[in-house]
Amino acid sequence: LTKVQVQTNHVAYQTNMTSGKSLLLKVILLGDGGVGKSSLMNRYVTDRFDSHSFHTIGVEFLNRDLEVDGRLVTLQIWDTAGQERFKSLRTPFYRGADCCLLTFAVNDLQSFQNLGCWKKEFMFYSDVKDPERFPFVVLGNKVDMEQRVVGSEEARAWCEENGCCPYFETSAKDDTNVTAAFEAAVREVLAAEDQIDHALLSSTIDLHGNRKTPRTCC
Ligand SMILES: Nc1nc2c(ncn2[C@@H]2O[C@H](COP(=O)(O)OP(=O)(O)OP(=O)(O)O)[C@@H](O)[C@H]2O)c(=O)[nH]1
Repeated sequence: LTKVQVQTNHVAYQTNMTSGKSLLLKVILLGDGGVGKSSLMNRYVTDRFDSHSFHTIGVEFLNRDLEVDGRLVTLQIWDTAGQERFKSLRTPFYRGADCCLLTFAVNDLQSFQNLGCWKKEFMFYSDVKDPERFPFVVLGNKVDMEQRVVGSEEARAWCEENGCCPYFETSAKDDTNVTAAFEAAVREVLAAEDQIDHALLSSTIDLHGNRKTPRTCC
C-alpha cells in the first residue's frame, strides 16, 4: 500500500503494481494538534477510526491509489504533528507538496483562528513557486460532535477571503465527506497543473502553430 519516495519535483510519475503508470501527488495535512489529521488520513487510507489515537511526532505518510476523472493518481498523504513543540520536525517536509489541507475542528475555535498561521507557516517553509495559484483545501473536522463553535458560514467566509479554496465539513469518526475532501484536493492540483500547461502552451506557440521564443529565461 505504501511506497517511500521523497519528492522534489512539482509533479512526478511512478509505476505502481496495480494500475501501471500513475501521477504521484503529495498532499500535506496541517492544523492544530488534536483536530483529527491522523484520523482523517487513516480513515481515507485504511477505513479505520481510533478514538484513542496518540499525538503525531514529526510526520507520517500513507499512499492510496485512486482514479479521478479518468486519471490514475497515487495520493501520498503526509500527516504532520500539530503541536508547536514538533515544529522543527514537520517543516522540512513541506517542500514538494502539491496541495495543502488546512484542518481545524468545528468544536475548537482556536484551531479555526489558527488557520492563517498554518497557511503562513506552509508558505514560508514550502518554497512554492507560484504562491497565488498554490492549491489549498480547508477541512472543518469533527462535525459529528454536538459542541460546535465554528459555523459553516464563518468557515466559508474565511475560505472566500483566502483564495476561494474549497471547504469540506468532515468527520473521520463517521466517515463524512472524507473521500470527497481528498478527491477535491486531487482535482485542485490537476486544475492548477492544467492552468500552468495552458499558460506555457500559449506563451510558446502562436496562432499559426509556430514556436515563439519564451519571453523570460532563467
Ligand atoms: N468525534 C470525533 N473525534 C475525532 C474525529 N477525528 C479525530 N477525532 C479524535 O480526536 C483526537 C485527536 O485525533 P488525531 O487524529 O490524533 O488528531 P491530530 O490532528 O492528528 O493530532 P496531532 O497528531 O497532535 O497533530 C482523537 O481522540 C481522535 O479519535 C472526528 O471526526 N470526530
